[in-house]
Amino acid sequence: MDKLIIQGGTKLSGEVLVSGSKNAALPILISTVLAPGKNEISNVPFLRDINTTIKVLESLGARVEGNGHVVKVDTAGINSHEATYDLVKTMRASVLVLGPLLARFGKARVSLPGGCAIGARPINLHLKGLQALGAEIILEHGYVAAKARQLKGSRINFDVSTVGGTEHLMMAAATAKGESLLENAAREPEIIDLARILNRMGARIEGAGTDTIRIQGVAELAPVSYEVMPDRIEAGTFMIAAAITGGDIRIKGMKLEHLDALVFKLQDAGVEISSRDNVVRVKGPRKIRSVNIKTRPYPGFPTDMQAQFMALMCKADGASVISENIFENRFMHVAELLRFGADIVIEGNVATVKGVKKLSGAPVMATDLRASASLILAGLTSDNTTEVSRIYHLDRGYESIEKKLAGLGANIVRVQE
Ligand SMILES: CC(=O)N[C@H]1[C@@H](OP(=O)(O)OP(=O)(O)OC[C@H]2O[C@@H](n3ccc(=O)[nH]c3=O)[C@H](O)[C@@H]2O)O[C@H](CO)[C@@H](O)[C@@H]1O
Ligand SMILES: C=C(OP(=O)(O)O)C(=O)O
Repeated sequence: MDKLIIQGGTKLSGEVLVSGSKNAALPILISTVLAPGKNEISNVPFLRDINTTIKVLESLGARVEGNGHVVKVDTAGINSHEATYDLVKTMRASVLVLGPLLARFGKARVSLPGGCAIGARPINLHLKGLQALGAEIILEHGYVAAKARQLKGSRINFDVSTVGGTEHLMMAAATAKGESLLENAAREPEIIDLARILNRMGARIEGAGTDTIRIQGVAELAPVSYEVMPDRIEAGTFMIAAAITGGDIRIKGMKLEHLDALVFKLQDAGVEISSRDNVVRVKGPRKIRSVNIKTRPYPGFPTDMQAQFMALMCKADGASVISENIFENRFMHVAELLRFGADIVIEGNVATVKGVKKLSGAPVMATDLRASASLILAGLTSDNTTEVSRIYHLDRGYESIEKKLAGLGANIVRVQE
């Protein structure tokens, strides 16, 4: 197993390029199931989760050719309607194949994803939505078996804002008969990206990015070429890397408008952010001011940036209150941040972080994807050496993060344990 060794203390400088979005690429690759034939998806990040998605598609009978960041998926020959536990357990987004398989073949059998480190993460709203579209759903032996001769448009009102649920239902409704209305839909930019590729395939989806999405079902979708949007969470992580090291970096290929909530909070903390010709410059302050955050569905502060922001607040002047409102168990980085000498107290879903003058490098263990990023950030600003183990979590969602950080001057290497 690999681990990362970080010698902290370098102010980051220089330029870094953001990769394609993991959270957009996963449903986009899965959406090709709906469009039989040769699809070409570009700006796909090199990640373990992408490999898992490719394996899921291949296991269904699709032919996938990866050429750098361009992935060609020929879905004409799909002949299996089942995604097994082995594949779904390693990446919960693979459960999104259920709707497209059902829509195209009238049947599907997909493993339930189960709980994961950051929370229980049920898919009840996905299933309720599919039932509203006319699917018959049975849960058996840890699998969801679904069938429907023809999905029918329906009005679906989500109890809570769900990104995966909205994406799943948007795909399933694209070829349902008649009109569907998704109310209290999630508004994340990745949902707009998915709607865009579906529309390019011939779907008729309006309102993605708002809380009401209207879908006029069409008879069939056709294969396309499509470029995935940039990864806003990777970009946000680099912004915090600049801030926490008091560095001055330029980030290329990101969309600053996807990160408004983070940008406002970073500016409150004293970070200077400017944008010119699609390059975002981020300059860390000499003294970081403490800021409170509450995670919320988009356009609120993203839960996927909470751990990284907490690392920043560990070095702030004053106390910061961080409320996690999306996932019930997304404070696992706290125990590890304490090992750097951070001062954090958790009460329920609220963490109070009192900034300390310095963090001190330590051996730490990554517990989930964004937690791993927060430990790297803490390591970059700590005295001495930090060793981050279990970085396979990191490889799920950050493309070559140690190389990109080293390119900004960080002293970070990957070694085999
Ligand atoms: C691959 C991908 O895009 N992952 C993102 C997606 O995850 P994901 O789509 O799994 O997250 P959701 O938006 O669905 O979850 C939001 C909340 O709704 C709850 N819920 C969800 C579905 C459901 O059927 N029932 C239910 O109760 C969840 O437990 C959670 O409390 O959005 C999350 C929230 O922005 C991000 O952290 C993840 O990075
Ligand atoms: C939690 C995340 O991903 P996933 O939904 O794939 O677990 C994430 O991207 O931070």
